Amino acid sequence: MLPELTDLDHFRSLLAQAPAADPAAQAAAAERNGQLTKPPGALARLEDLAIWYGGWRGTGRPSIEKPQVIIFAGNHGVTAQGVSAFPAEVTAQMVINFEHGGAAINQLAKLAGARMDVQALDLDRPTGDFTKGVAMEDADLLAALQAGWGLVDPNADLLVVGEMGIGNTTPAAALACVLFGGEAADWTGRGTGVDDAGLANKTRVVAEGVALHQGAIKDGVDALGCLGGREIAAMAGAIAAARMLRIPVILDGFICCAAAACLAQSSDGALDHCVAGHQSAEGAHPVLLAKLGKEPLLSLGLRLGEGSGAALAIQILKGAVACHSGMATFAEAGVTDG
Ligand SMILES: Cc1cc2ncn([C@H]3O[C@H](COP(=O)(O)O)[C@@H](O)[C@H]3O)c2cc1C
Ligand SMILES: O=C(O)c1cccnc1
Repeated sequence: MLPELTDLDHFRSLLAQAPAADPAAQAAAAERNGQLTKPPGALARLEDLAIWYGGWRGTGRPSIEKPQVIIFAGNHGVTAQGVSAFPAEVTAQMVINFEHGGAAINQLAKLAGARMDVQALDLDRPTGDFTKGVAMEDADLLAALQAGWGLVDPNADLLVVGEMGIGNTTPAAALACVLFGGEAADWTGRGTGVDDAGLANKTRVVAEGVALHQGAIKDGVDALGCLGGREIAAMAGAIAAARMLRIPVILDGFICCAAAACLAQSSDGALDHCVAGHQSAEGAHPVLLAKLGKEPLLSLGLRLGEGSGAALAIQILKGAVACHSGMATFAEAGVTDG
């Protein structure tokens, strides 16, 4: 069991001591990979994925039995500035849809054999509008981090975190901008589909938020409080918890990657237990993935969020691990090695 987070510095210090993958297990997985009945390298990235996965799970012959998908929902004060093509009440309506099994993520999680949890975070209390003040005070941020931190099943062997929060591509863009620099326009995209005037307005909002807060932001945790959102912080908390538990994570789209980026700032290798599930259609997602040093597994032009692209990618990882652990070696099969 993981300890409860007592304060933000406690979270920071846990991140700084996060465990690494098991090098012996990784070496054993690499050795096994070299003996399987295929030309060397023929399964390409699937081979790398299986070796990476085995290293984190501490075994040279892993399996994926218990994937977990967690969807966090939050509302954003910044929606008052007209940054989304949809009204804020859709967040709560979609939570009910998730609970009834009617959303895209329900279908994809089920197909991947994943348990799915939905956690709505104070939907009737939107975060502060970050163009006017902080999105979350420390206590609020801590509660959101803890919500994610505490929801990861210690027995899960793979984690996908997804989000629902009308307006949340705006805080995601602001986080990326403050963490990686550049102009607001470089990071601001169309989200649910704002028109050109909407995009210009959204870019202004991101620029104002970054200008107001950047002087107060020393690290990713500060950034989450000033510019983030509850579901974004909860995703960061869950990704961090997975690291402590050596549970590999598949990252989803732009918003999920912005949450992860807040952890990446805390220490080198903080996202070594994560792979990028897909590249979304949000304009800045490829740049964000490049900043995180992650190559997406899929690129289908999705622009949904909800963990949908990552949930789909569970099946790629399952394929990698199934081949790695299920295939015969040359010796076992009596196949002549080259
Ligand atoms: C019906 C519906 C379902 C969704 N599921 C995810 N999102 C996605 O769209 C939102 C982000 O886009 P923006 O920043 O433009 O509001 C988030 O809720 C995200 O999860 C949805 C959006 C809608 C409308
Ligand atoms: O990249 C994403 O995950 C995304 C893009 C648009 C809207 N919602 C999510």
